[in-house]
Amino acid sequence: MRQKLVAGNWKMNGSFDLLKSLLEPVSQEKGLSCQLLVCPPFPYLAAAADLLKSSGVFLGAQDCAATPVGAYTGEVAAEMLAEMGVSHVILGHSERRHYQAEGDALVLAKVKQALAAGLKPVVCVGETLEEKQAGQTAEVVLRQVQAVATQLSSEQLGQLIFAYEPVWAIGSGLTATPDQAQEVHSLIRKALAEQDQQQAARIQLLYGGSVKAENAASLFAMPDIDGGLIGGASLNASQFLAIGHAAS
Ligand SMILES: O=C(CO)COP(=O)(O)O
Repeated sequence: MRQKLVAGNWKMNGSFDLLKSLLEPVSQEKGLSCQLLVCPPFPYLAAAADLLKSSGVFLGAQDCAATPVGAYTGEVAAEMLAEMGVSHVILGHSERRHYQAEGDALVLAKVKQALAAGLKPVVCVGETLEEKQAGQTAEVVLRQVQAVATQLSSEQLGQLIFAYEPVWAIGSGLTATPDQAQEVHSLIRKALAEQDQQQAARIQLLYGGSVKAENAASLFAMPDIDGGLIGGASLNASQFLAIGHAAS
């Protein structure tokens, strides 16, 4: 049985004030049966690790380097994140694929670094509006999934989490309907099962894109949707926790 996971991707938002006002109630919440994960920007990770200490809430980063430690100015190695108490790392988010021109090969290299450091990669996949309108959703999503999955051992595969985030639904207020999202999640799980049935049954598949307290329960009720990767609504403690309750 897969546990539900509600993950907050703060993107490039936050401050020490927000960190405190958000993580105090989140770390004290005792009534949730789902896993919680918060992914603030790099500068706040150390303080977040301190605030979340012994709370059971996981801490994630939003990216890591594709290479181990060394002469890579401005990069942050997966090993450094692990040493700070980070357990998860978001990789291949569509904003990085778009603004930083990250392609499948780079995402794979980062996934390998994350795995080597003992981090759980949250690999984001999803089609743009143009691709959706051209009927290419399945092709694009499965290409992005398989570019990573097929290059890993079965044991490594079992460490992954995938997040299906249709690009047209991110920050737009447009959410995929539960049926639309389930259809893509089911395609992803079937593709993973062709590679390794046991691991595919265990891998958490998150949905992301304008998830709010109001639409979360109907999305999370679908058989292959194991929680959400939340952007805007994760910046508000009561909304984030309400989404956690919808998953519990
Ligand atoms: O990109 C997202 C999470 O990674 C989704 O963002 P929103 O929830 O703001 O649409």
